[in-house]
Amino acid sequence: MSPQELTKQIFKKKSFLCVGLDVDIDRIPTYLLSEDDPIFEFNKAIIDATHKFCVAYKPNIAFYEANGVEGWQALEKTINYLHHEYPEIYTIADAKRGDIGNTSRMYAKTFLQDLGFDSVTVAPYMGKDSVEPFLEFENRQAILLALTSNEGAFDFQTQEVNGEELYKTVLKTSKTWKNSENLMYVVGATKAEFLKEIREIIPENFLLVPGVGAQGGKLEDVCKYGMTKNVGLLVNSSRKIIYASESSNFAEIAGAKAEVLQKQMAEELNKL
Ligand SMILES: O=C(O)c1cc(=O)[nH]c(=O)n1[C@@H]1O[C@H](COP(=O)(O)O)[C@@H](O)[C@H]1O
Repeated sequence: MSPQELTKQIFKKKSFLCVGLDVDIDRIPTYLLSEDDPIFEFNKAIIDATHKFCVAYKPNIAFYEANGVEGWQALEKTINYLHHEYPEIYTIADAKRGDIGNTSRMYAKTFLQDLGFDSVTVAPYMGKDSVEPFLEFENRQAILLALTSNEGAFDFQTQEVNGEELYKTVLKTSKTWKNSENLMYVVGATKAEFLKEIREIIPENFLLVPGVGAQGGKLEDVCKYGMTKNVGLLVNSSRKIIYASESSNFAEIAGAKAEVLQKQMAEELNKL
């Protein structure tokens, strides 16, 4: 999907919510465990209940890989279900990949071509040749980790190298790479105060902003500093939505949680 189409969906649905499908088999309602594919059944119920309130889903690949072959099958069924039932939804494979070019090409093929995700999260640490293979696909994006939501972000990302914080160097240098128009960036909601300076470097690109809800980031702050006239934001929430309830109506309650965020987002969009 192109960023323009994503923006259209955001205005149509009055939402820039991304629901994170970080599905931990130990946290899903126990009655689902008797199903052939409990992870897929959980995802299907969550997607059916939340799709009206969000524009994107982000399965975190770690949670699928942790279940071996069955996990990969659940992932494949989930992305196929989204493509078939809700083709207007933007999809993110949260895989945080990146390796020498030859290897990155295989990661890019897996997520952007074979599984057909719209985008994949990528670590910038190995530089240009590790990221460019993800940028070669039309209407597909690489979402580069710029300033992450966790405490460890201060270990390297905000450290000064040659008089500039490393995450700023990542932003500026990545703009010089081939097909850089296919880049989006991760900025944690817990670092909202950095967004003003980030927007001075990348005024237009979409930002994936995780960390509202369970990690304590505030939607209002993210919007205040990070929103552009074309919105330019996808705000992710995972645990606060998908594990809102362990009862048999877990999906309905997840839908209600997503709706609360969507309503707040609609208010923010009204300010534009
Ligand atoms: O790339 C990400 O999505 C990501 C980057 C980051 O800086 N912080 C972060 O929490 N994430 C992911 O966003 C999701 C956050 O989940 P919740 O804290 O449960 O909403 C998880 O899948 C994380 O792996």
